[in-house]
This record gives sequence, structure tokens and C-alpha cells, in this order.
Amino acid sequence: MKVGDNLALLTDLYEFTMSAGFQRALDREQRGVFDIFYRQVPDNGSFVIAAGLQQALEEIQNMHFAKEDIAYLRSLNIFDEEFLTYLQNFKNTCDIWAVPEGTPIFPREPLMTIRGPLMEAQLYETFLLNILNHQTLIASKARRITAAAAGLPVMEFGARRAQGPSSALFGARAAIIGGAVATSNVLAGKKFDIPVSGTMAHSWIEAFDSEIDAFNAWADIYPDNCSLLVDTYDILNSGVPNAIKTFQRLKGEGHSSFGIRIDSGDITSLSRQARKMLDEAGFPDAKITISNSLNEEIISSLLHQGAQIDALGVGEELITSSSSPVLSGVYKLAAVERDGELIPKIKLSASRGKLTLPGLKQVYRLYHKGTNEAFADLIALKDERLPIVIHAVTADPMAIKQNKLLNNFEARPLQTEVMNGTKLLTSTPDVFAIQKFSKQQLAELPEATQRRLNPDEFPVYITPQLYALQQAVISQYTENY
Ligand SMILES: Nc1ncnc2c1ncn2[C@@H]1O[C@H](COP(=O)(O)OP(=O)(O)OP(=O)(O)O)[C@@H](O)[C@H]1O
Ligand SMILES: O=P(O)(O)OC[C@H]1O[C@H](OP(=O)(O)OP(=O)(O)O)[C@H](O)[C@@H]1O
Ligand SMILES: O=C(O)c1cccnc1
Repeated sequence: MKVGDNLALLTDLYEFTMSAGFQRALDREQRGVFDIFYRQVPDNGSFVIAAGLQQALEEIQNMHFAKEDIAYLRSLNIFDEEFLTYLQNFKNTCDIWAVPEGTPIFPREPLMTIRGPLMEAQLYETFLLNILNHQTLIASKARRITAAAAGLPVMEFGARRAQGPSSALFGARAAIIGGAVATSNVLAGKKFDIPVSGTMAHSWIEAFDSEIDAFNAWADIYPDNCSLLVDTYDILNSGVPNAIKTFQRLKGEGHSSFGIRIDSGDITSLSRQARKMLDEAGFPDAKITISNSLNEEIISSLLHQGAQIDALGVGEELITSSSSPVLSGVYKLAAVERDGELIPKIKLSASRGKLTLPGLKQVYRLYHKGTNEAFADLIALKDERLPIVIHAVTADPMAIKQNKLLNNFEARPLQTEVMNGTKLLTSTPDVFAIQKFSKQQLAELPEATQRRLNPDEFPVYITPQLYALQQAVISQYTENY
């Protein structure tokens, strides 16, 4: 069964009950501002790589309620006809700002801001979080894995282990944003113009009477790019020697692109011995691909041990981010609008770490003046003009050190307006252009922030004006709620 041609119903019931409630309890045109941000970085990292904007905007643009959707909602006996008519004529009228896909983003920074009628923007919460949390999680995991691979090409091999078809498809795209070079997922290749690549499964070898028969049959069909899986029986005593025999025949016929894949055992010792055997047989250019539940820790360790690797296939650990499988990005109301005036809103909580930032905001990356070296981020109110010297406050309400004098910086805004009603204000760049942009952004961050283990925290501040607003709203609500 298809999920559907749009995600209008892929949401929590409470989004509909609130939306219908806003229509009845408040003015239908009552507007507000929502932010999407997250607090905790998966894998104890210090940032995530934003991803999913393209699908998010497509879904908003395409959002509609078909007759049968309306009929289903009517059958729940919860909603009045006025609300169902509103849904029937639904189209986006919100303004949306977002950081471009590929941007490294730190906790508490709004990676998307939605401003528009509350009853409309409320309906976006669940599916926007579903899309952005998933793709950002996988892009971030892919960045960790490709960073550990230190320039060696990583192919995404995870479709079979992904949590469902949509995770396989959009996960493959996110993997490219995070630095992978290709995918084995053909649908992702077609849909997102990603190079598809791969070798063979053990079933190919097992289907023939012998390993050498299987290799030769493959070589006859694919002589120009012959990559053979050598671990079905015995890598060093049969797999690699048989592969060499096959390559020798192909070489005699004028072919030159050869490779093997190792998918089990001690990858370091096996790859080193396989490399030696291939070199001694006259195949120094034959590529060794490795796979088998790889992740950033194993890859880093293998390289440290001196494994001989030319390429890596990474499946389950990348496509599911299994070591840290949740990004809990949230959708929080930051303001309502009355007569064109923004009234800041806040979520207080028993846990101080969950305190939100009120108002319509922008997030800036701060660079040492005249350089591309970023040293901090600053969250400000959107209409604030940043002074030359700022007595900033740490954005993390749990932080011990609260104040910082910022000067000699150049501030570059991270969010841009991406949608205005039904009008898309951004083009969708090719996924490799997003990868390139992401690498440029990462090159501007301190290396210590990008470290795999115990990375340095990158400072995120808020302006004194935003801090004052936050404190004022806190006092107002603790006195009057
Ligand atoms: N030299 C190594 N150092 C660290 N980890 C390694 C090394 N070689 C392999 N690994 C990793 O160890 C894990 C276990 O590999 P191993 O082949 O022993 O077991 P397996 O996955 O059960 O094998 P199989 O695929 O044959 O079932 C895999 O995640 C693999 O990537
Ligand atoms: O290990 P991953 O990172 O997910 O990479 C993808 C895995 O998919 C294939 O395994 P297969 O489904 O044939 O199972 P097996 O090799 O574990 O038996 C391939 O041989 C890799 O091992
Ligand atoms: O092409 C491959 O080698 C491949 C593809 C998916 C999963 N494992 C391996």
C-alpha cells in the first residue's frame, strides 16, 4: 500500500484537534511563529548536519486533503463542517525561513521558522519533525562515518536494513549530504541523481558449482568493471587466488578495472594479505572494498591498524544511526501575532534545560573579522541590528558561564526565507552541491568541535535583547499563568 501522494494525514490527531480548536476558540486568522530546533546531539557529537528541507518544502507545497481524507476525518465525528471546509481548500499561506541543507547546526538554534495562521502552522508540526529529524540524523551520522574514512570513498549500502522504504530512500540522499559518494539504492539513484554502485552478493557465488566458475561467469558479463566478493568460502586460500586467476584472464583480454570485496573476518589482516597477493600478482590497481557492519569507530580503528582499504560499503549503522537512533528536534511556539504585533511566548518547564527562546529570531555564525574562521553562533531577534560590541549570554540555560563580550566579528545569517505562501523562494540544489556546501561550512568550524570523541562545545550565545525578552516573558508567566 502506498503511503499516499501527500503527507497531509501523516500527523498526530492532536494537530487536527488543536487546529480545529484554534478556528473556534481564536480568530481563524490568528497568527503565530513556530521554531524547529533540537537540544541533544546524537552520538555525543557537538552539532548536526541539517537535512530534509527539500522534502519538507515539497510536502508543504503539495499539501492538500483529498475527498476521501475529508470523508475519513468526518467519520471520526470530532470535527465540524467549517473546519473540514477549511481543510478542503487548504493551501500554505505561511512564511518559512530555514538554514540551507548541509549547514552544521548547534543545539537550540532554529533550523526552521514558520510564521503564519496558527491553525495552519500547527498542522505542520508532526510531518515536518518526521522529515527533518530523520534526514538530519542520517546526514549527521554519514558525516561522522565519512570523516572517519578520511577521504576514502564511502558507498551507502543500507536499503535492506533501513526502517522501511522511505527511510531507505531519503536516508540515501541524507548519506550523500553527509559525505557518501554513491548508493546501492537504485530508486534513490533515479530520484536524486546519485551515482549507483555495487558488487555482488554471496548468492552469486553459491549459485555456481565452484567459486572460480562464479567469478568467470561474472567476468564474462561485466569485464569492464569486475569486482568480486572473495569471502564466501576462504578469503586467502580460495577467494583472492581465484579472483587473481579471473583478473589474469581479463587482463589478457585487455581489461583493467578490477576489485575485490571483503565482508567478514579480521578486515585488517585479511585486507593486508589480500593487498600483498594482488600486488605480487601484478594488480596494484585492483581496489579493495570492505563491508560488514562498519561504523565510524571500526573504520577509524581499521585505518589506525593499517588495513588496506580503497573503498567502504556501509549499511545498517549508517542508514539507521543505530548507535544513536533518535534526533529529538522539536516544534515550539515562539510568538503569536495580534494586530501585526508579535507577542513573545515561551515554554517553561520543570527541567530548566527545556526553556525556549521567545520571539521571531535569526541565527548568525560569527567569524573572526576578515577570516572564514567561525568561533561562535549568536541567536538574535530578527529585527535587531547587531552592534559592534555585544555583551552576549550563553544560549544554554544550564550553562555555568553566562556572559561573554563579543567584538571584532563578522556575523553571517544562517536562515534565509525559503517559502512565502505557495511561492518557493529557493531552488533545490543538486545533492552533491549540498555536500560541497556542507564541507565548506565544516571547514569554517574549529577542528576540535568536529572531533569524534569528546568534541569541544561550540559556543552559542543569545543577544542581551533576546535574553531580556526571555526573562521578561518568564516573569510575566510565572506571575500570571
Ligand atoms: N581488525 C578489526 N578491528 C576492528 N573491528 C573489526 C576488524 N575486523 C572486522 N571488524 C569488525 O568486527 C565486527 C565483527 O566481524 P566478524 O567478521 O568477526 O563477525 P561477523 O559480522 O559475525 O562475521 P560474518 O559477516 O561472517 O557473520 C564487524 O563489525 C567488523 O566490521
Ligand atoms: O553490514 P552492513 O553495513 O549493513 O552492509 C551491508 C551488508 O549487506 C550485505 O550483507 P547480507 O545482507 O548479505 O548479510 P551478511 O553479509 O551479514 O550475511 C553485505 O554483504 C554487507 O555485509
Ligand atoms: O553491492 C554491494 O556490494 C552491496 C549492496 C548492498 C548491500 N551489501 C552489498
